Amino acid sequence: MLRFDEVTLRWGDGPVLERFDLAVAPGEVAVLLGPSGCGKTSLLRLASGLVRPSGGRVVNGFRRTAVVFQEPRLLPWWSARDNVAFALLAQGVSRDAAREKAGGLLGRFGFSAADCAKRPDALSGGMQSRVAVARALAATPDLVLMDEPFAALDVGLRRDLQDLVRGAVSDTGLAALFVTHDVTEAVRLADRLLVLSARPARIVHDERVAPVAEPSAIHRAAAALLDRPAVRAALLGPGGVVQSSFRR
Ligand SMILES: Nc1ncnc2c1ncn2[C@@H]1O[C@H](COP(=O)(O)OP(=O)(O)OP(=O)(O)O)[C@@H](O)[C@H]1O
Repeated sequence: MLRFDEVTLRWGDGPVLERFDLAVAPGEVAVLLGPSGCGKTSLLRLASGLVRPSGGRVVNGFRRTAVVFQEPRLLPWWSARDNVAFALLAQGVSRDAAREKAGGLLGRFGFSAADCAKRPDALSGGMQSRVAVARALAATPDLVLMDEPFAALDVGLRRDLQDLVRGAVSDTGLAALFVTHDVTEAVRLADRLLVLSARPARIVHDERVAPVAEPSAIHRAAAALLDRPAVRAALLGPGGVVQSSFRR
């Protein structure tokens, strides 16, 4: 369980969070939507321990937490395989075993042996994002924190990567806290949809849902979410940004 108990976070210019409560259970994919600047990234940074709260407490009871950022952040002088193997070496896995497991994981993500040997600058943006997700999953986390990891990708690639994440969740029972601006991405991935208000962030909508895969159902679920007055006000109010990657 990941818990925020009455968490307050202040920067120099005032509170981002004020007595904020949230719990994410094992196996749950909680997707955070909210207007730009409301504190979504700050929540992930608190969850990962990169930032300490000004008040209250963050309790992360998961065994192992991995983070995927918007930019893949790969080591440029290492191959795709070695970037993924790095996560395993850090756990004490031997070099040969780490490289073998990394190659197997990348293979499941559609990489050929030749692709595995390429350095990041020889990979497309979508392939780099796959490596970043594979690196996070290689460490066999039970919680993954994802900060708009697919925002820079086109619709088709984004959909492939969303499928990879959903597949990993059903294969491993992984929990995720996933930040996105894209309502269709949210309904495609979420077991639980959380919508935040503008800063200081409050939860204005918290709904358990079944992830939706079929395109017209995604469209309907996204429209139904945006039809709720509290969600509309939060996401379409001043400063709110809503994207939709839905295409038939
Ligand atoms: N290190 C920092 N120092 C000072 N202020 C910060 C810092 N990090 C974030 N902030 C401020 O905290 C607020 C929340 O930022 P955060 O990045 O968490 O928002 P967000 O919801 O992720 O935004 P976006 O959707 O645009 O990525 C913003 O007003 C931002 O300027």
